[in-house]
Amino acid sequence: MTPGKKLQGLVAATVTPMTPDGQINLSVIRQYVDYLVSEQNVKSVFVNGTTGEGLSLNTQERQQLAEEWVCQGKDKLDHVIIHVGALSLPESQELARHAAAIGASGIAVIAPFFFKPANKDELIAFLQKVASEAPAVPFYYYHIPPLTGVKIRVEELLDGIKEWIPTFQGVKFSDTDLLDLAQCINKNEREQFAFLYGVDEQLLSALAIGANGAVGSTYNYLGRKTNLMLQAFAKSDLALARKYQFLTGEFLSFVIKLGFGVAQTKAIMTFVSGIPMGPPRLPLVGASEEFIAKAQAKLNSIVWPDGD
Ligand SMILES: CC(=O)N[C@@H]([C@@H](O)[C@H](O)[C@H](O)CO)[C@@H](O)CC(=O)C(=O)O
Repeated sequence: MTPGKKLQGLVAATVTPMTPDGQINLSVIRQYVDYLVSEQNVKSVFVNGTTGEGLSLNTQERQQLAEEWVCQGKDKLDHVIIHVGALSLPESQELARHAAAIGASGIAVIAPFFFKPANKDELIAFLQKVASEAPAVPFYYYHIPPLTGVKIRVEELLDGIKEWIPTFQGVKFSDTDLLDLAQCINKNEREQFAFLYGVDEQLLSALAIGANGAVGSTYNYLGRKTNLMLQAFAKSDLALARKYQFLTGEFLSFVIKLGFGVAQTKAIMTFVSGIPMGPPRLPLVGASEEFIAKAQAKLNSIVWPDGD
């Protein structure tokens, strides 16, 4: 791992491998790390987030996963970011202390979403209490209003945030409100925050307004293709970048119509990588055989600009 290196480029929001009977399966994480690096050219991970079913795991499971990712990623990955958000503040603080102790590259926190913060001050108070438990670890706010229902604008949240959270480094922005993202980027140029976009099907639009990279589920299996999009964008070859975005969009729009979420991501990742990711945990239920067959056929039918 590379301490001090800015978080940018693609970050895979990892799934949590599980055994057929629903226990976390740490034994495949080494293979998972190797697969991301060698097959997808993805060298950063976001662990225990939405895709990782972090909020469906208990504290011990979250800590074991964090440890395994940090251990296996130590000499191979650039960043291992651990999501430590929870509904309970002490639980989130415990996870933050643990992430610091094991040497995670960063921590991220989602807004509590049962009793919700009513305004910016309440949200910052919660985030601050977690961040202060890991005073030497870069801190990221994880904004995902479609799932949390917490719609406090990030532009507002960032105003003066360093006074409260000196370790604040950036935002994982999983929302379609690109005006909010644009204002965040525009107003925080001096701060050098990282803005990582989390709606994979719209990443190119976020890059155009200055996002530094992305955290998402599809970079587990479309990381190599999306990296080619990032390269085309960096070379100002917008026509090529669009082709990649349109094709990932074509796949996602196809699977979204069939019903797409974490369970389906686990199934896709299993057939693409060959690593058994197992079932999701209830209340999520596994992808159907029909979904798997259709998704596999669709993915195989796509002709990418690099000829694959
Ligand atoms: C709602 C949701 O799960 N969003 C995903 C996206 O990567 C999403 O799967 C993708 O854009 C396809 O819609 C990520 O933003 C979630 C994420 O990064 C995480 O697992 O923490």
